[in-house]
Amino acid sequence: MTEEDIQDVASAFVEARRAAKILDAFPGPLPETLAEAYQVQDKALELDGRPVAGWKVAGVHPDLQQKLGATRIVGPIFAENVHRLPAGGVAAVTVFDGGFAALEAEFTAVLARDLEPKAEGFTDEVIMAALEGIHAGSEIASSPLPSLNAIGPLAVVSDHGNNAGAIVGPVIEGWDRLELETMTSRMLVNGTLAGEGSAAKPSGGPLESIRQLAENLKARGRMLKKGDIVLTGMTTGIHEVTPGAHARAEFSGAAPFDIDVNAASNNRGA
Ligand SMILES: C[C@H](O)CC(=O)C(=O)O
Repeated sequence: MTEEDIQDVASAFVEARRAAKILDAFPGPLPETLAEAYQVQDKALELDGRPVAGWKVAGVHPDLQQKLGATRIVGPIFAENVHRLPAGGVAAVTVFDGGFAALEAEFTAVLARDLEPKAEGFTDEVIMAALEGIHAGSEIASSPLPSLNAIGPLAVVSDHGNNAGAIVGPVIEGWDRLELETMTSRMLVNGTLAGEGSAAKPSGGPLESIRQLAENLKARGRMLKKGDIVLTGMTTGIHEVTPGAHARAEFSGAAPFDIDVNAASNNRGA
C-alpha cells in the first residue's frame, strides 16, 4: 500500500463510523500484511482523535496464522464506548445497522498500573502484577462494512479491529487463582443460548492475549496504561445481532449482565 492508500482507507473507515454510513465494499486496496493493516489502524486513530481506553484482542483462524505470522490481532476501544457495570445490570450499546454487528462474551482485564516491559519480557508474573482484576465482559463488535469479518484479519485490523465498544462487568471472584477451564461463560441472545465457553478458549487464555497485545503495542510505540481495559478474546462464539436484540452474559463467579442493542446514529457513531 502507498501512503496515500493508507490515508484513504483509514479516512473512509473513520468517516463511515462518524456518519454511521454503511460501506458496500472494502474502501481501497486490502493491506497485504498485518504490518500494513496496523499502519491503517494507526492512521485511523490519528484521524479520529478520540481517547482510547483499552484494546480488544481476537484470535486468528489457524489456517491463516502462518501466512500472517500471528495468532492474535488487536484493535482499539474508544473511551466513550466503554460501559462499566460493576454489579451487573443493563448496558445500552450501539452497532452499525446494516453493517457487521456481533456480541462476544470475553474475560476482560483491567490494568492497575502501566504494564512496563521488563528484561525478562511480558511474563505471566509481570502481567499478573499489573492487573487490577479480570472481569466478566463483552465485546460489541461492529463495523460499517458488513463483510469485514468475512474478508478476514487484514480487513478487521484496518477498521479499528472491528470494535464498537466494551462492557466491563463485575470482577470474577478468584480470578487470580482459578484454572482457565473452571472460569466459564455463556451468552444468551433473545432468550436463547447462543454459546458456552471458558477462559481457556483463546489458546493460552487471557494472559497470552495480554502478552501478545503488549508486544504489538510496544512495536507500535504504544503501551498498556493504568486503567486500560483489555477484551481478551471471544469465549462462546461470535454472536451476530441486529438493533433491537437483547442479550445476557453469564460468567461463573460474577453477577450476570444484560445488553440492549441499538443502532448507531450519525451524531453518536461507534
Ligand atoms: C468479530 C471480530 O472480528 C472477531 C473477534 O473479536 C474475536 O474473534 O474475538
